Amino acid sequence: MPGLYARESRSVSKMAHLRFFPQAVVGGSGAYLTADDGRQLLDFSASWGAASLGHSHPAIREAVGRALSDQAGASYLSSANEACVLLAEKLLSLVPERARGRVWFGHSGSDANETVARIVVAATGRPRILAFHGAYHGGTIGSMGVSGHPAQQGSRAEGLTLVPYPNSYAAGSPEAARDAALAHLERLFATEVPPEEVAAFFIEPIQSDGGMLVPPDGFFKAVEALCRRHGILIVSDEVKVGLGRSGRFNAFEHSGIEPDIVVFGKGLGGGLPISAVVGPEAIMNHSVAFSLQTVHGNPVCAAAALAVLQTIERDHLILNADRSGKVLREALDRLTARHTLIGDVRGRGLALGIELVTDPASREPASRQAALTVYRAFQLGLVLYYVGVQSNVLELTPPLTLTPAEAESGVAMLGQALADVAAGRIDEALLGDFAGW
Ligand SMILES: Cc1ncc(COP(=O)(O)O)c(/C=N/[C@@H]2CCCCNC2=O)c1O
Repeated sequence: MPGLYARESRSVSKMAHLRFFPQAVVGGSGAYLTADDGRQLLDFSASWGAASLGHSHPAIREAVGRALSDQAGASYLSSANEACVLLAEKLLSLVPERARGRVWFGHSGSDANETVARIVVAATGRPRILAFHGAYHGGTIGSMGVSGHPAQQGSRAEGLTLVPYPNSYAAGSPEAARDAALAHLERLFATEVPPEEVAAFFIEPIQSDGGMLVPPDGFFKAVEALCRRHGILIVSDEVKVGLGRSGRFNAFEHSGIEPDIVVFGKGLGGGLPISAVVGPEAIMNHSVAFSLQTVHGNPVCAAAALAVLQTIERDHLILNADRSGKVLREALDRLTARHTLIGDVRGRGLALGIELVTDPASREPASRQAALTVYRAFQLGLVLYYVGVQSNVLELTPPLTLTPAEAESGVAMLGQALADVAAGRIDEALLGDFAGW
């Protein structure tokens, strides 16, 4: 095992470990990480989507340097600061009219979703929350409480009801998936859950950790109509697939809906910790001192986020996500023709998932093969991880700056990894210390 990784095991807790192979990095630039053994690793994960502009982006370096050269404190709890005001004004301009009220800043998608879960109940007086099976809204008690991912080690909130997310691959068609999921919701409101008791419905416009599930056409439009009919707030969790990654600024735009509350995180800070909740004033100003941590609204992280949004606009990174996403998708479709392990390729823009199955007919999850594939890819110089409620969906969330050439290079390495796994050339003992999810 490389030196730095071994040293880490003698000093750093494993509580945050979600490890798939002995990745240890000492630097990075653009879409590449520098491993501690000197290898250049093409990063198809971008640290689970957080490094939205890749690594060491000059716009972020410059913004952070400037913010630190004349630091306006470290928090917005008891002082306004210019960076947060500018960022809030920018985010308000990027959400639908319904959500264009006020902005709350946090550190992570978790604390943002936890805050939303608390404030919607407090502000509406409704005790229930809806969310999807397989949803990952965070790793804190309150955000896990409104999640539905089976890998999470925490309890669900008392007022939470989970419903099926439409899975077109499993159902055999988008239409079958959509109709079954909508019928379930209608039945739920008619028999178990009084809709007038539901404060909010947490949705992922593409369900990422649950398996990069793309909602069928018309599904969220029908959900929106149902929520409007019963006065249920729609919360779009854009933490992983938002900010241009899907090929639209907000991923919910693909479904043609207008959520009431929009949650940003991960890529918002370009690798620095900042999240945001954007919602109606009546909700967002319901209480003061309701959700706060000391360095929330940190002006340095807010400056980084402003630089991210400006760079996404200036460098047309939404268009790049669409174009490089198409190159990536086409290369993966060519790979599908050569590898029976690949059951499905899905996603939008640079949010893609590759479901691995032991048999295309049965669609049996190939979880072990997924673990071996990402390990082999790492050996070949490509970083990607897997998601899915069965841990069998390779997740591709590369930097929004990914070039077509980098896309092709990564897929070539992935193809080699799949071939090596399919041929039984990878020793399963390698997975010993790497439990993944
Ligand atoms: C749609 C969505 N919403 C909220 C979150 C929580 O964000 P944080 O991990 O920044 O608290 C996440 C985080 N997702 C996990 C983070 C843990 C490692 C597994 N992969 C993820 O992307 C998310 O995907």
